[in-house]
This record gives sequence, C-alpha cells and structure tokens, in this order.
Amino acid sequence: MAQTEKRVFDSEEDLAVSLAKYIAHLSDQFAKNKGLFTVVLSGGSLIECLRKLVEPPYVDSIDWSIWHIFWLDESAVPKTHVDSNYKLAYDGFLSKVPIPLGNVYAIDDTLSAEGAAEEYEARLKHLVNSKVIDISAKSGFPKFDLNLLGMGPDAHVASLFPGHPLLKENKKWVTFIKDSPKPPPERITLTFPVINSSDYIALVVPGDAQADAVSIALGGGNPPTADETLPVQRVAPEGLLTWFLDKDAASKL
Ligand SMILES: O=C(O)[C@H](O)[C@@H](O)[C@H](O)[C@H](O)COP(=O)(O)O
Repeated sequence: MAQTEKRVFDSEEDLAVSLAKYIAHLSDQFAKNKGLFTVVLSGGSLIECLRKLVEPPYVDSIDWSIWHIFWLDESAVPKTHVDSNYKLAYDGFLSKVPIPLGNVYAIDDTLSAEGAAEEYEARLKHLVNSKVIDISAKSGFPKFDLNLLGMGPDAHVASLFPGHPLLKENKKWVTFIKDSPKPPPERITLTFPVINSSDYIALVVPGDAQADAVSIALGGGNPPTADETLPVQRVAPEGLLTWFLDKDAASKL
C-alpha cells in the first residue's frame, strides 16, 4: 500500500515554492545515489507549478545534466501545436534549464496515437536496456524516479479517464486513446503499472475545479458510481504519494 502525504498550502504560489524544494531535494538525492534522475511530466497546470525551479536558488543549484525527461501522456499532434505537452513543457520549463537535449524524450509526432505509443514503448525498452530507466523488482515494469501528475476535475490522471478500459491495462507500458473526453481526442499515455512502479509520485492539484475530485480521493467522498474506482484512486506508487494542494483544491475536505 502506498504511503500518502497531503500538503495543503494557502496559495498556489506557496504550493509552487514547496514543490520546487521537494523536487530539488530528490534531484540532489538521485544525483548522489545514482547520477541519473528520470522525471515524468504531465501537461496542464503542472508546468506552471514548476516555475520556482527555473529561478534561483534551484536553477543554479540543481545538476540538470543528470535529468532525463519523459511524458506521462501526450497529444498526438505536432510538437509545435498548442495542445502539445512537449510545447507546453518546453516553453514553460525545458527552454529555461540546461537539461541536455538528448535527455528529453518526446513522442514521435509524425505518427498516429497508436504508432506513437508503440514507438515510445520501444524507446523506453531501449532505455531500460541501456540502464537509463530502472525496472521495478516488484512489478517488472519501468521504474521512473519521479512522476509529476496533474489531475482533472473528473479525477483523471495522465490520459486515463473514468470508466475507460485503459484503466485496466496491465501489460503495455504505453497505450493510446482516440476518444479522450479531454481534447484533443487522440493521445498516448503511460499505464498504471508503470506510473505505480515509481518510488515518488507528486500529485499537483491547484485550484477549486478539482475540489470535488480531491474530496472523493482524500476525504472519503462518494465516487460518481459506487463500483467505480476513479483513476486518481488507482494511483498507488511503490513508495510515497505526495499531494500538493492549495486551499481551493482542498476546500471540500
Ligand atoms: O495532457 C493532459 O491533459 C494532462 O497530462 C492531464 O492529465 C492533466 O494533468 C490534467 O488534465 C489536469 O490538467 P490541469 O492541471 O490543467 O487541471
């Protein structure tokens, strides 16, 4: 069972300050222990919440050369498209820190969602073989050092949506969706066996739009349908799940 820690902040600004400290501490820990730090990014408001990492002291203190960047999910659109999570991360974060370009693993944006998922999984397997990505001894799935998750108002994480068959995918590392309720419809996404193989997952949820989903996930609130386990309720890392909430997001707890 994952250990869960809940951090509630007066403002999104305070949340961003704490998130940067949390990530910088993990980066230093992995730099010392492994000399590698594999980090998986979501899209959405997460990238804005990373803004304190690209300011002093962290922009100068973090050893960015050991970072390897992956995506939890990505729209099947060109990297220049407004819906591209790569574009969102590049504009708001990656363009401001000296992570080696070869350590940034965007999907192949020339392929369909299905093709891009297959290609990304093949690339991850190659990176496991070359010891960039660990394998969980417990699950046998790739073990990323840090997963940075957002959560939608319907309690989706990555591109894993309530009631969707993908929630039960337990073989593939990367899969695809063509009917995403959140536009655009065609996306790739890591699966829960991969997401949950991490030792560190940060669930970064600012704002009141997600207050209902937070109250269901953390406050024992009733899910929309009794037999349905919401995507966010399936987040259970091998290590520590840390919720980063502001007061608005936690307002119904
Ligand atoms: O590509 C995406 O849409 C994101 O990866 C998605 O999973 C996001 O994390 C949630 O939708 C929350 O988005 P907000 O943080 O903007 O509410």
